[in-house]
Amino acid sequence: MKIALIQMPVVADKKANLEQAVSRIRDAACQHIDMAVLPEMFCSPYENSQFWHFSEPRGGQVQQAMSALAKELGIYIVAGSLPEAEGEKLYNTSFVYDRTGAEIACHRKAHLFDIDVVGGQRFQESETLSAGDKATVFDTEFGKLGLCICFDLRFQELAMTMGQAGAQAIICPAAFNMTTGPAHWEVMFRGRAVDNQLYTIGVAPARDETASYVSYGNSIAVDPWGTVMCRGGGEAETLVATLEFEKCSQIRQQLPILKARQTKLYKILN
Ligand SMILES: NC(=O)CC(=O)C(=O)O
Repeated sequence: MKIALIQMPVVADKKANLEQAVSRIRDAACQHIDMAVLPEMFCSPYENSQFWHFSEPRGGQVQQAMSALAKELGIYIVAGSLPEAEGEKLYNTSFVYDRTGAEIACHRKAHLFDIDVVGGQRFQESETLSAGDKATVFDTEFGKLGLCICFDLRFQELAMTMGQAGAQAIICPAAFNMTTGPAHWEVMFRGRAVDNQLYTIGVAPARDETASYVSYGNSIAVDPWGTVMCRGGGEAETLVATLEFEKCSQIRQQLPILKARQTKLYKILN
């Protein structure tokens, strides 16, 4: 499965962001990709004060455009994430379209990004966003894939749940920052890949030093052995990785840690 990681700039103009995403996906499609993945909040600045303004309801304009593009190009599109409005509530939601343009999955970020690092990044998604309440996997002709959004991937239990449901790759639109990125980005994607013996794919917005929230960028693909297959820098770029899902079963057979788990042991009995 050939997958394009679209690390694109995100500005305070929804139409411009959508055009940017469409044009970059079109360019990537010339490389005969099967799937394109966009970053977290690819059509909205990553700012609590902007999420309502840039939001849309289920079936909104951005979703329609992504569905139409998937159908036109005959590829899967993981439409990063966008602020999804439902009544009084706002979610950070990722929609997935298949080669016919049908929506085949939708994941609402389940772990809200509420952090306050002394001398570093503070962000409180819960000031505007509500949390999703389910883990998400979906089928492709290549196999099952898991889907989560940024902070979600910090939770090994969620990654393990997707792996146990049959996911051979976890797709993760994300946007780490200049505090958490250098410290945790690569180690997190490699850790989840090694622990669950699957591919992990992280796609982030390009870095904009003038933004109130500065994305780390560094979009990344890691194989089930924990090897970094490709990794971007801060600038806008498209990376392409080829996933060979038989590698998951080969590694699971040769190093059978998933089978060897001793679940009854994993609690302290006092
Ligand atoms: N956007 C995020 O959820 C960022 C995140 O998870 C982080 O640790 O940084």
